[in-house]
Amino acid sequence: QVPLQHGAHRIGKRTDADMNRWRDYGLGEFIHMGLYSILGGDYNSMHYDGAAEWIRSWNKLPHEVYDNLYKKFDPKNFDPEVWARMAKNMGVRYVTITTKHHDGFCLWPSKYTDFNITKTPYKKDMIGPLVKAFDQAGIDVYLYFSVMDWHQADWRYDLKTVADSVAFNRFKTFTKNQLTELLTLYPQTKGLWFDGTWDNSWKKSGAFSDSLDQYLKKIHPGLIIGSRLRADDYGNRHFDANGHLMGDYEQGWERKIPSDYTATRGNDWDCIMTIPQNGWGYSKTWMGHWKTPYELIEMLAKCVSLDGNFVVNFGPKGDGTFRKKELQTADSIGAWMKVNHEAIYNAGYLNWTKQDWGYYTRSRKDGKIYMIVFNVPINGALKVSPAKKEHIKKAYLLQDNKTLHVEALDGNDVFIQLEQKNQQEPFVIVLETGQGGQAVEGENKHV
Ligand SMILES: C[C@@H]1N[C@@H](C(=O)NCc2ccccc2)[C@H](O)[C@@H]1O
Repeated sequence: QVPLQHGAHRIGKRTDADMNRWRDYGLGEFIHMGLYSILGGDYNSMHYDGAAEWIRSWNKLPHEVYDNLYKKFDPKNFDPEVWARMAKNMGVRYVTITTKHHDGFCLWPSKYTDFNITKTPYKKDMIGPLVKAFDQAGIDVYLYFSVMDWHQADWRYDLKTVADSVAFNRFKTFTKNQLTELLTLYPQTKGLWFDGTWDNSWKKSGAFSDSLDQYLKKIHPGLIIGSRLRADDYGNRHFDANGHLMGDYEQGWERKIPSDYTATRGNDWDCIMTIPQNGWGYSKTWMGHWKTPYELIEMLAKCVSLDGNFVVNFGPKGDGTFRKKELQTADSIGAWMKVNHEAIYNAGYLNWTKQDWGYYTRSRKDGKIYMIVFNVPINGALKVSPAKKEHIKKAYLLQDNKTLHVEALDGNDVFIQLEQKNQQEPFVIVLETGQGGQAVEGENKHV
């Protein structure tokens, strides 16, 4: 064990009510809105093929052109109720909204920089109305905040000179002031989603990141902060020099999902995912593959089966509306969730052997076991190998309570026989288990 001042202060999961609520969300939504939403990935009829919210870093776009976009920022068709209703219909239980991305533009009336929404034609605060609308819809709100801030003269990528450190100390104070302002203005906020903390300047600020984390939790008890905020005494991020997670959940799964339970190291975690291959802010032309609702539902099932949450990102247009494809995606996921949410909400990992047909989840409320089926084998027989001493008593379809035939195999293995294979959608089978004797008789008992 390496002695650390600014490593993990807690080993293992947070188990308070706020974190238990976070753990049970299952499905979330991310929203990226900012000046980049105006350009939609294009400039001077050229398309930037990087992530649309990074267009300011494109050498074809002068910084001063980008930084003057605030003069055009006017989401005329923005309606927070519409955003909240869309999220509700999709079945998300938490939403993370960008307050300030790497470009430094603030969607709230910050008194620490003029580079904020009050200086735009739109003038009004967007964060307040969004927090209120989502809160009223019963959706928990988290605020995305980028530490890296390209607009601030005191931002530094690295600390090479004394002058760098003097400037960066001013920047740290600015950062702490803005975060205090956000938690004071929007007390309903359940957590902060930090980004832009991978540069050396921040890696060398482990002590500050530790004190900032503690300060924010002191002024806002219960606040949830992931592992992307802190660095330890040696600049390690997410996991300290002793391999312990620094943060309330692992926040490294950006556009990727753990391969298996071992890869989660038994921590809380969530995966944030773009619908296009990459790109979080609105992009007029989505390059490459556009994930279907089916693919997103499979990712959701996989995340929940590995004790994580799955968060789908949406990038509204500069006028404050969502593109049709995103609305349709939210709708399709919502329709599936309406029927199958029992297998997603308050559910998590089950230590049974993973089978090819899909994913198990187990309810943290009543221990009920769910099979989320994506791949039906040609013979329609779904193999289930329960853990030792667990026996399948009954199997039925969640959507219509139809009991399915269960055939006993060796030990406590069974086949669950599907009649017909005309499922077009992923579906859920509920398993009732018990200890002791096999409830279901094998057809061909071999004596
Ligand atoms: C949530 C996303 N994070 C921002 C980003 O810069 N990601 C690039 C990145 C991804 C993983 C490690 C370091 C940097 C993207 O612009 C989105 O805001």
